[in-house]
Formats: sequence, C-alpha cells, structure tokens
Amino acid sequence: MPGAAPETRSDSLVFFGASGDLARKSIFPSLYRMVKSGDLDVPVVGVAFSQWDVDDLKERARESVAASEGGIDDEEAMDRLLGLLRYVDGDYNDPSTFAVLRDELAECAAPTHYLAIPPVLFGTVVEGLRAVGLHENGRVVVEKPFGRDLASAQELDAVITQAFDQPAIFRIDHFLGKEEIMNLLYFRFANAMFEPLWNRTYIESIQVTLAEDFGVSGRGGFYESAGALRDVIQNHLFQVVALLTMDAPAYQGYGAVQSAKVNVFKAMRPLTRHDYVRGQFRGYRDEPDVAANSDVETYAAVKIHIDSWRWAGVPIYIRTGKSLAVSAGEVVVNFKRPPQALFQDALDPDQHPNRLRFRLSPVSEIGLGVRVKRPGEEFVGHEQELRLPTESPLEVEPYERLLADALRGDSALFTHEDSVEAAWRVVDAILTDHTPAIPYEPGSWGPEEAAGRLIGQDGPWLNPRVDPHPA
Ligand SMILES: NC(=O)C1=CN([C@@H]2O[C@H](COP(=O)(O)OP(=O)(O)OC[C@H]3O[C@@H](n4cnc5c(N)ncnc54)[C@H](OP(=O)(O)O)[C@@H]3O)[C@@H](O)[C@H]2O)C=CC1
Ligand SMILES: O=C1O[C@H](COP(=O)(O)O)[C@@H](O)[C@H](O)[C@H]1O
Repeated sequence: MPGAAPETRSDSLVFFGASGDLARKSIFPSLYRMVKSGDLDVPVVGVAFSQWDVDDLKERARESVAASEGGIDDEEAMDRLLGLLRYVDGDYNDPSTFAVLRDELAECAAPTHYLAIPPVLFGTVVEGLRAVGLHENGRVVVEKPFGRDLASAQELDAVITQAFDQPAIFRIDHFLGKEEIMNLLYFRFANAMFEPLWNRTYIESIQVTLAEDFGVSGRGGFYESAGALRDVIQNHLFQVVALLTMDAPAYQGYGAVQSAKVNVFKAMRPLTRHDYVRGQFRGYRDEPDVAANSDVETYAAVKIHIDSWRWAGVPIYIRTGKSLAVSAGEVVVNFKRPPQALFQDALDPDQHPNRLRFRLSPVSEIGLGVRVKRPGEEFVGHEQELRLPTESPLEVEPYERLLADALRGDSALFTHEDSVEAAWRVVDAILTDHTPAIPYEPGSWGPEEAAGRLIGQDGPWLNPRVDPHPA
C-alpha cells in the first residue's frame, strides 16, 4: 500500500542522518524552534551509524541548539524536545536497521521519514522502509540533490514511487523555505511597477552569487561525490532564478507557481562547456576523504540562456564557491542604460546602469541603484542606492518551516519531479563534458577565467559587499 494521504498529520518524525553535519547545523535548532512554536509534539526518532545511544543523541541535540543563533532560551522547551527523542543505530545497507526502526515505531501509524543523508543512500533507505512496511501510511522527505544527473534522478524517482505516492514525496530544497527567497516571488507579483520592466527590453543581465568564506568543513566525502554544480546550482540557485524569471502564475495557489517555474527550466538552453567555469580552492585536496588528484569543483560559474519571448538574449550568470572572500548571497538585476547619452558622464564606462539588488544573506535587503545629479553647475551624477532592509527577528528558519509543513502534509514549498528533471536536463551535459577545475586562492573571488572568458563584456561580476555593521 502506498504512502500517506496528503492531509494526514504525521504522528512521528524519523530523522535519518541524525549525526550528520546538516543535523548539527540546522535540524536540531529547527526542531527546537518547532517545539517552542507548538509545531512539534510527536516522537522524533534519530537514525545514524555512530554507535550512539539516545543519550548521545540528546547531547548532540543540546550542543547543536546551544551553538545556534539564539541558543537555548527556553529550558522547558529544550527538555520537551529531548523528551521526544528516540534513537536507532544501524547501517542503512543492513536490513535489520529497518526492523529495529519498525519496532521503535510500533505505536506510530503515520510517520514522516526525513532523509538527511548522503544522496547515494536515498534509494537504499526507501527500499529498506518498504521492505518492513514503514512506507505504509507514511511520507518521505528527501534532501537535495535529488539524483546525480537526469538518469539517476529518474531511477531514484522510480524507486521512491514504488513505495510512496507522489503526494507523499516531499523533495526538500531549504532555499524555498527562506524568507528572502519567498520574498522574490512576493516582491515581483505584489508590486505592479517592476513587471512591465521585467523582460529583455529593459533588463541587460542578471547575476546570482552564493559565496561562502569557509571550505568543505569536514564534508569532503560528500563533496567529492557532488561538487558545487550539483550541491548548489542545479537546485538552490536554479530555484532562485526560476522565481526571478518566471511568468506570473496563472491562478492563485502554489500549484501555479510550480508550473510557472517548470516552464523556466524547460526554456533554459542546455549548458555546454563554453558556458561553464570550474575552480578548486588550493588546499581542498588536503581535506579528509578528498582524493589527492581530485578534479571536483568547489567553485562553479555558469551562463544561463532562457530561450523564451521574455528573456531571449538576456544572459543570467550564476556562481557559487567555497573558500571565497566573503559569505553572502545576492541577486543583481542590471537594467539597460538610457538610449541616449544626454549627460556628459553617460559615456563613462564605469557608470553603472540602474540595478535592483536582492541581498539574500547574511542579512536580507533590497537595494535600488539609481543615478542622481551631484550638486553643482555640471550635469554630472553618481550612483546612489535606496536600501530597504527586509530582515525581521520574527523570521522562521527554513527547516523549521519546511519540516512543519511536511508533518502537516503541505507540499506547496517542495519541488516536484518535473522541475527536478527539467533542471537536470539543463546541466546534464556539463556534469561530464567540462574543462578541468582551475586552482584559486582561498579568500579570493575564484578563478580569473570566470571574469574573463565567461562573463566578459557583460561583466564585471558584482561582488557582494558585506558590511561589518549592516544598516
Ligand atoms: N550540510 C549542509 O550544509 C547541507 C546538507 N544538505 C543535504 O543534507 C544531506 C546530508 O548532508 P550532511 O549532513 O552534510 O551529510 P553528512 O555526511 O554530514 O551526514 C550523513 C549522515 O548519514 C549517516 N550515514 C552515512 N552513511 C551511512 C550508512 N551506511 N548507514 C547509516 N548512516 C549513514 C551518517 O552517519 P554517521 O556519521 O553516524 O556514519 C550521518 O548521520 C545531503 O543530501 C546534503 O545535500 C542540504 C542542505 C545543507
Ligand atoms: O545545501 C547546501 O546549502 C548550503 C548553503 O545553505 P545556507 O542556507 O547555509 O546558506 C551549502 O553550504 C552546502 O554546501 C549545501 O550542501
């Protein structure tokens, strides 16, 4: 029997990968916040292969929340979270792990299984659940990347849909649960003033940057099997581009947003090696679990073409990298210059066009870059930016939002298989047909070639500025 009806509220959360990096960084703090907000009051079964017991899991949970922003500010809620935790130890390749899990879930009729594990094990875990009947009346939340390429994504989908119906499959992309990314959709379609300009007639180019000033943080094994293109571009940053460039949804409701996003991926031209620059920070090969001759990219920059009426001829540049100069996420929409050089500074190549800038992290902000006249006799101006901080202390963390939605059976903010496959179609060729990764210095902005060969005349890259004391 297939998985749960979408509207059923889950009565337990099974959390595969409880000893992992994501669990420590994000999931325990989110579970804690869910307990505080009343969104989590069901047993949480952590599963890992660390030879832990439930006390080790509780210790990890406590440490993880204590180290997160805000720390433990409600001891009673922390105790409630600890009281919900159960633990199962075992290898996912060993069927007995799932038999033990089934016994642990004996009292639960509708579990949500969350797979925060290495992507190569997604299929193994789903088959393990199915073998012991834990798919019945259950749902599954699968981390990204969903597959390694188009063919493996289709194979994975076939394995998962043997166990779970599509409405019980939640493909998570935590960027879709970020306030500043949901705001891209809201900002575009809640304001009428930008929509007439949002096309090839007025927009010259778009840049999307996700820079991180840290390396692979002990995740060398994972990174060796992924690389920056699979880790971040095919999923998180493509979702950002889709929200930025999609047509208006045809009706109210998130189903229409899903369709509009798929249309963007379908209109993206498949990338070739000429649209792609790869880099690797010096020192990556010395990381644990990284091959001494690894060619895996820790930096990736691509030039996207959307062959649609709206976007024909507007290049969209996406880049991401580890060990770059700063940690920041930003989108810059560059508008075209005025059609005539009316003022004497208009021919200055350093004069910036109008820009709309969406700072996604570390703080969120929208900036509108315009030129204004400098006081004086001359008609000479400079660029000023209207800055709108959009950060709020009340923000819900992405995993808090998305896991609560999954437990409720609300799949609006999760990706669908057609989107995943359409996105793989765009990058499929360059996963294997590419130039070697170019070494770059940690703390830099990545290989020069991304500035030269890739972006060229459409540049320069606009590097996000991180204020030490943001306004
Ligand atoms: N880390 C991040 O910043 C983010 C990660 N993700 C996604 O989350 C997923 C997990 O990533 P991450 O936490 O970094 O990965 P880690 O490698 O840190 O953690 C993997 C987890 O899987 C467990 N595991 C591995 N092999 C087995 C096995 N054979 N049997 C049982 N358990 C096993 C590990 O257990 P043990 O250590 O006990 O062996 C560990 O708990 C990935 O899909 C990733 O793309 C998504 C967003 C951000
Ligand atoms: O999925 C991933 O995302 C993080 C970046 O997400 P953020 O919310 O922490 O900005 C990235 O560091 C990681 O490599 C990747 O697996």
